[in-house]
Amino acid sequence: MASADPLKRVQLHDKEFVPFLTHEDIHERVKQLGQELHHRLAGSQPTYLVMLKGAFVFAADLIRHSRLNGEVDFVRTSSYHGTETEGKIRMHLAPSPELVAGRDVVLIEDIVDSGYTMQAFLPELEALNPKSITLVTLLHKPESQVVPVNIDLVGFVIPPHFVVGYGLDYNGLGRQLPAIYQLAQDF
Ligand SMILES: O=P(O)(O)OC[C@H]1O[C@H](OP(=O)(O)OP(=O)(O)O)[C@H](O)[C@@H]1O
Ligand SMILES: Nc1nc2[nH]cnc2c(=O)[nH]1
Repeated sequence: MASADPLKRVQLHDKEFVPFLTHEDIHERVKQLGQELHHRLAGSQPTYLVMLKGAFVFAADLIRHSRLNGEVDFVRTSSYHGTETEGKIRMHLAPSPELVAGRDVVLIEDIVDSGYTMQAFLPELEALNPKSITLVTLLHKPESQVVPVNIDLVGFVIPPHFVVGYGLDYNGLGRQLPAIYQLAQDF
């Protein structure tokens, strides 16, 4: 895996980020994930369920590389903050039940970090009776994970540092960056 040019740091709000995964690294891996999805779901017309906002860039590339004739739907959640409410999510945009019931669902996430989002969302998705769920995440931070999550496909296993770019933000900024960057103060 090539590392990004260490000279090209980016500033977002008050924080500086250093290159971590190049656009080429990401492109190559997303292509592989798309091919793997094609192989696993050959003959199916899946529903691609995209977790907003962070997964929208990854999903656009993954869906095209998977070359499956499926439909697309979007979900938006946010987590409650505070120790007593951790693990609960607020549903801002729920999946369309008719696009889940009896369908092969490809759930597309940008990152599994603590695991709380998926731990809370997966039972809600299962309650809509999909035929199957394939959870694909571009990034996974196993060292930060607090609760177990069954992930089917992972793009990159990464260390426990905050990352931005390729859809992921820091306080709203950085989603447009083609590469992925890590918080500089962690180094
Ligand atoms: O495993 P966890 O610790 O729960 O973290 C993962 C979640 O965090 C991010 O969403 P975020 O709440 O930042 O919203 P966004 O996608 O709209 O930026 C990401 O898109 C995941 O959904
Ligand atoms: N942008 C961003 N969002 C996250 N949500 C959970 N972990 C992360 C992370 O490392 N970066």
